[in-house]
Amino acid sequence: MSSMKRRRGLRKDTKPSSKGFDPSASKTPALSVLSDLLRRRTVWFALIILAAIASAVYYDLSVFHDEADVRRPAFKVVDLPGKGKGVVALRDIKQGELLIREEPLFLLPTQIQGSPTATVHRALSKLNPEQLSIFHNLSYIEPTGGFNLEEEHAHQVALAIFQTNAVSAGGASGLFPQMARLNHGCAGAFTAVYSWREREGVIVVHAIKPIKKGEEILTTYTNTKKPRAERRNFLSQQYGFNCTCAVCSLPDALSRASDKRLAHMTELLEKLARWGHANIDGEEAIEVVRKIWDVGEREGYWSERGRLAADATWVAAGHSDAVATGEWATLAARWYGYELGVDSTHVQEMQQTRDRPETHAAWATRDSMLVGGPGSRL
Ligand SMILES: C[S@@+](CC[C@H](N)C(=O)[O-])C[C@H]1O[C@@H](n2cnc3c(N)ncnc32)[C@H](O)[C@@H]1O
Repeated sequence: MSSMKRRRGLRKDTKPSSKGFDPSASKTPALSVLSDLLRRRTVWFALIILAAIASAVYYDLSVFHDEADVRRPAFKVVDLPGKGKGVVALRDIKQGELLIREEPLFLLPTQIQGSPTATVHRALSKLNPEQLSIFHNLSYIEPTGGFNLEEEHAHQVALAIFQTNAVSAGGASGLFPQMARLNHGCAGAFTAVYSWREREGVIVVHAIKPIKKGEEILTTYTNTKKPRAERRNFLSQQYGFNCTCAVCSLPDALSRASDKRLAHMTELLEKLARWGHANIDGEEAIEVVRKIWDVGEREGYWSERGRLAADATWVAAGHSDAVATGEWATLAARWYGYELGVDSTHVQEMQQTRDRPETHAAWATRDSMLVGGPGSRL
């Protein structure tokens, strides 16, 4: 109590007088030393240097901050109305960012010989209790027609879990519990793509578009270049849900326009394949690639651009157009980097072609021709 009184008294004493505030009158010895220093040019010079160092350190820290951002968890698994669980971004995610890298709980051959329930049961018998609990926590849809009353129910549920969640992993099907929580989106609605790395024995999932904090991260379960009705039918039969993603929820007229663009992309891809049989020439093939890119842009369909640019690289190399080969390979490396990872073999191959176009496997397999590069637009 008494010390509070003392502080109040002190504040009163240092208040400016009603005659006006004289800064020098209230200056402490330390402040007067400082004001003397500020009058010297060398001190100003030192201050400018210090400010430059501080801004460099700030810049450096902001770079670290970006890296630290990438190290912060990118997503969490949450309950989503009507979808069971799903994956939501905890922060802004950059295009090309690695979201998941995981080994399978187990792999099974794509074509199972004998009883599928017994095969899944055998695979489960090799898991430890923690892995088993992870497996049994995954969602499943009951097969159409329900479970078979003659087989053990638990075994059928295990098979249903596998069928609902497994994805293709090279020549096999694998169960990857983290990525299994990703829900589906069609065409322009999915933002993440998974790819199997045979040599490493892992699946990697990359963000193919920038994803905003709070947004649900979606992958795709099917070839979403099919029309809405066909996509919905497939998803309902195989995965037991009625797709209401941003593309499937478009009003009818816009949905028809989207279906048209997707069908056009498929036609153009078929046309591009005709270059392989020499039914179209290099220049035309490159024009087709540009058109596919443009339609994809209008549809928001950014997946497979690495492969598309790699196809154009193949055409340009076939016709010995070194400049175009290098440019398409650069573009392919960039988009493969987003979709498959900058450390993927696809990126490495395209970087090698970019640096030495004549090493490409298709080099000079066709007549020489200037086919043209991607230009600044792509
Ligand atoms: C691989 S799991 C995805 C994660 C799952 N939602 C969960 O709770 O674990 C596939 C199942 O998720 C649900 N699902 C996936 N995408 C969906 C979507 N767009 N709308 C509604 N349900 C969806 C379906 O039940 C589907 O069978």
